[in-house]
Amino acid sequence: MIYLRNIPDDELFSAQLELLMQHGRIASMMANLIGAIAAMALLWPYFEPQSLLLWGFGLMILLLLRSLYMSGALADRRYVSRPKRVFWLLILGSAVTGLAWSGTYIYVGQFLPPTLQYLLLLIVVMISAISLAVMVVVREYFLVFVFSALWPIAWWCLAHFWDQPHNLLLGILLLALTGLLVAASNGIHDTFRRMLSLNWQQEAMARELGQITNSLRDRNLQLQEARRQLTDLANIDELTGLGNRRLVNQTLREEVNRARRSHGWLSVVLIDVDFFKKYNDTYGHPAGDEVLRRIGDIMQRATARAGEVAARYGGEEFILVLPGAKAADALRTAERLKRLVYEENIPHSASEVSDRISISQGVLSIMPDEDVDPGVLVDRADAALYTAKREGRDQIAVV
Ligand SMILES: Nc1nc2c(ncn2[C@@H]2O[C@H](COP(=O)(O)OP(=O)(O)OP(=O)(O)O)[C@@H](O)[C@H]2O)c(=O)[nH]1
Repeated sequence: MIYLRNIPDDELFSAQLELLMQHGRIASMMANLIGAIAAMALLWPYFEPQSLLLWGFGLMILLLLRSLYMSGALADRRYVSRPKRVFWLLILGSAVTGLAWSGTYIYVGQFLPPTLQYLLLLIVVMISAISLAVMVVVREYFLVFVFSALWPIAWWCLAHFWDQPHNLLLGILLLALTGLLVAASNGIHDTFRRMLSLNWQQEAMARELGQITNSLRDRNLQLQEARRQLTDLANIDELTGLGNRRLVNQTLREEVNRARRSHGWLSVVLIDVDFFKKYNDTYGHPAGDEVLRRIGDIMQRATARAGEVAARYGGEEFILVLPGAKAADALRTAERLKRLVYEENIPHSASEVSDRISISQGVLSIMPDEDVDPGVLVDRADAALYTAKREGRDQIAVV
């Protein structure tokens, strides 16, 4: 049953980290990089090139380390196996980067004319604003950056309000901007969480639908198998394991049609155990069953060719359907069967024709040129069988 569930907290947390690293990695690196290049261009006339290059190099190493760590954590899915550790390391990276920017501003600000100071501050503010879009999926990550980059500058400006005429205003503006960014981050962060949650629900539903489809397919296969087994059972005689009358009728219908189309021969041999009632009376019904089973085995051995069907027609009567067999072929098969039954040597002291179980057979061979009902074929074979019985049993009669 499909039902809506909420994403578990730990899965949501891992999904947030994954999203942050997947999308925030390149964006935040690029924002910081561009900021660093712009800052270096601004500061170039006021500082030694070596010091500036060293600063830029240091910042780049820091960004590279962060990016490499994120790639590694994404590759081995550390955000799932150890999300807390990944979280704290990301926070640390964010704090160090933020502090690098605020430290830079506070240190170099005193050597710059006010206009350039404002430009440098603008760079830091821009990086913070860009970060809002990409980092806020993990709110703490964003907040740590904002508070480590903008707050120290704001408080420094307030603390040094007498140094420059605009420091007081800058400090207040920065505090207000920080507040604004924090407020904006709440809404965006919640949207991200909802989006992740919805995504998770969709995936869960798709998974469940897939499972239901699979189980329906399995059920269907089981039903088909059950239907096949039922059909088999409906066509099989329980006692002997041979086909039953139903199968014979079906086979005869098909074979008559085939023989008509190909102008071929079709033979039917009807077999009856001699004095079987007496056998039952003498040896008991279970022994009679055993005889029928053994004759069933013999019939299976006697019908080795493809398309030939041996079946129990009912009671102690058996039938052979021999497609393509002319009268002579069918007679040969009947004689073989007779010999096999004789060789089986099942004692039958009450038989009037032999000291063992014997069979009478009626053979019918036709080349059908019109649709013949299976019942008619069997009746004609039965007539031949009756002849065999009448003429003394343990023999074969052909029509
Ligand atoms: N043990 C056993 N006997 C069965 C089964 N089906 C039918 N019979 C018996 O087979 C006997 C058939 O007897 P009849 O039709 O009189 O024929 P018969 O005794 O073989 O005599 P002829 O056919 O004239 O040689 C009956 O006694 C049935 O009870 C079966 O599944 N098991």
